[in-house]
Amino acid sequence: MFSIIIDMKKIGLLGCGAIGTQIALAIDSGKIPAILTHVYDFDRSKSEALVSRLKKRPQIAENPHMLSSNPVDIVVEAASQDAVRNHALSILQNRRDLLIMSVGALLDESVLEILLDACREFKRTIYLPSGALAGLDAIRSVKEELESVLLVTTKNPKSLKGARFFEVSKIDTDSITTKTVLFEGSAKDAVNLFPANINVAALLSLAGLGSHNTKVRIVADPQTDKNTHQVIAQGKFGSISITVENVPDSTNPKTSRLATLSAVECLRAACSTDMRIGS
Ligand SMILES: NC(=O)C1=CN([C@@H]2O[C@H](COP(=O)(O)OP(=O)(O)OC[C@H]3O[C@@H](n4cnc5c(N)ncnc54)[C@H](OP(=O)(O)O)[C@@H]3O)[C@@H](O)[C@H]2O)C=CC1
Ligand SMILES: O=C([O-])CC(=O)C(=O)O
Repeated sequence: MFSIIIDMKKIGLLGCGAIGTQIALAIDSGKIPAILTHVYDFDRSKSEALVSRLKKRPQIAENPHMLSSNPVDIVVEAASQDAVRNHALSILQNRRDLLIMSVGALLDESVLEILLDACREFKRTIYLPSGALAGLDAIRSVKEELESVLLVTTKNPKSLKGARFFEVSKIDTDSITTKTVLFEGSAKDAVNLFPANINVAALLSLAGLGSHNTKVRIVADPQTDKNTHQVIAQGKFGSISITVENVPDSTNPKTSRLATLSAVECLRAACSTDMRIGS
């Protein structure tokens, strides 16, 4: 038993919101075989609220750098694209692995290149969970034969509220009364305009045709209570059509329950020595 605890990976958590909370609870319950040693959030009261729910209490780091300057094995980012831009490199330089949820930040080619170079130099791994999407394994497998990839995302306007898109377009989410196509374009532009809503487009781009050739349509539907993502891909291999109808997280409607469950499963696998399923 003692040696199992010694061997367990130590986790630092950046972001104590919807996803961070569920990851912390999954570690605390033993579902993820790891030890949560440090947490950090902009808002200390969110860190405190999370820590108070845990049986095994981690330390609240004074600043984000303290997460990776402590001897953790994996830092879990469940915060924002800015958090990735500002902290990912130093986490890797401190020789910690990194699980990233705010994948949209990686569509900036210079950010991606620097982080991949750091992975090679410091022999570290960046984990990108499948998030709110299904089928990334298949897209990765057929990458060389892909000819087109389209992501159609449909959410209730409430789940899109606050996106940069609404500052640019002047459309008000409250005025959307019928199903409306808000955006059609590249994954690159989608991630810029909807940074907290469409990280899945970044995942799909990185797995397949890249952010300029992956097409995205974002639909606001006031009648839906789901976050629906449909992937339609074609190529020499045949075609793929996958739809996930996600229940939104109870604390953050922008985020799907599947995104949280996928983060938990990805971290569980990273902390385990067992069978790996899927390509
Ligand atoms: N890959 C995928 O498929 C998915 C990715 N996501 C992304 O995952 C991330 C987490 O999602 P979720 O948990 O739902 O978000 P929440 O908003 O519920 O929680 C994020 C928390 O992190 C805090 N935070 C933001 N930036 C920083 C920072 N630089 N340093 C410290 N704390 C910070 C936020 O504070 P404050 O509220 O003050 O900003 C908030 O408390 C988001 O970027 C989201 O867009 C979400 C769903 C799917
Ligand atoms: O959770 C979702 O449905 C998708 C999401 O927010 C994202 O990709 O950023």
